[in-house]
Amino acid sequence: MIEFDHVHKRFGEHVVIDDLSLRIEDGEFFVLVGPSGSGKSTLLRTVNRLVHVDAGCVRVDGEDVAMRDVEALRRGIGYAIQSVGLFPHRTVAENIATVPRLLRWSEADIRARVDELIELLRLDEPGMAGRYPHTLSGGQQQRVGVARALAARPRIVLMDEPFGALDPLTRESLQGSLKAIQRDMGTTILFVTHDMDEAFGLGDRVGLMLDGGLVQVGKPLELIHNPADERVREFVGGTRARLRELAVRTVGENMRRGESAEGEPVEASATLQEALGAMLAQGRDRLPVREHGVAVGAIVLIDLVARGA
Ligand SMILES: Nc1ncnc2c1ncn2[C@@H]1O[C@H](COP(=O)(O)OP(=O)(O)OP(=O)(O)O)[C@@H](O)[C@H]1O
Repeated sequence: MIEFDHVHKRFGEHVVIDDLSLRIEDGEFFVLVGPSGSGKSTLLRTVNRLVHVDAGCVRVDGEDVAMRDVEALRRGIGYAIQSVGLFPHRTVAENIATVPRLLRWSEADIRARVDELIELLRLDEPGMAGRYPHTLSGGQQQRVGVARALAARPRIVLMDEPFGALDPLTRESLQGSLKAIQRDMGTTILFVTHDMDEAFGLGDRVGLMLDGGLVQVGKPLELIHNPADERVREFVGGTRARLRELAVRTVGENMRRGESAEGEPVEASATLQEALGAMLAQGRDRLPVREHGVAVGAIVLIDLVARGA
């Protein structure tokens, strides 16, 4: 659990975080979203004490981080940032193994964990473990950065635009991997982005930050349906909010169970946005839905259009 309790931070005269309180539960994927300069990174960095608060308190598992030994605190919290920060003279395997090595894991455990992460993050090109960062693509480097942050199975991971500067396809695939890993491991993730689609796609809850304060905290659909004020409505996307909603809702919860349809099936776990894409690609206004390999119903275009109207 991460708690921000009336946190204040200023740089000189500039108030960057203004009396902010927030509680992030164990196993939650929490996304801080907001425009550049709103204070997201600063807030995230108070958790691993890269930034010291001027007033208030940040607690991890109930303990004030200011009271913790800073090295031990950071070893227990994964941290991934956009610029990646891989060690250039260490191989992929050595980079990933950084924290397990500090924690004095056995060589066999380290090797097994590195192999596991290389597979989980789909870094499994031949010889990947022995390669150096400069021989990797930007997307591969970011995967290694994420693998390194997850290596010692930290219960808490801080991620600051870890998928920035990636092409949309790579980004989407990494988001999917991260969400699956987070669910499997029950990791608590605090993730910073200025991309609303990324925030809504990943977050169990999203906090919209403006000028050093949280304007609204809630589930993605709560921000779409009940924006706290005009600023939230505008940030969530006004008319584009409906499209965002399609990216958050799944086929399974919107299909007509038991009905049938012609065409290539879509998975019940797919988003409505993916279903819409499949309908457009196939030129059909209804498609069969499959779950665990079995046809379970149909998804119908008119239901998507009517939703939220
Ligand atoms: N070390 C520092 N010294 C002085 N000012 C700082 C420092 N770090 C951050 N700031 C200022 O604090 C404000 C908030 O910065 P922060 O990086 O937290 O915003 P952000 O919401 O994460 O933005 P971005 O999305 O651009 O990273 C900015 O005006 C920034 O210039």
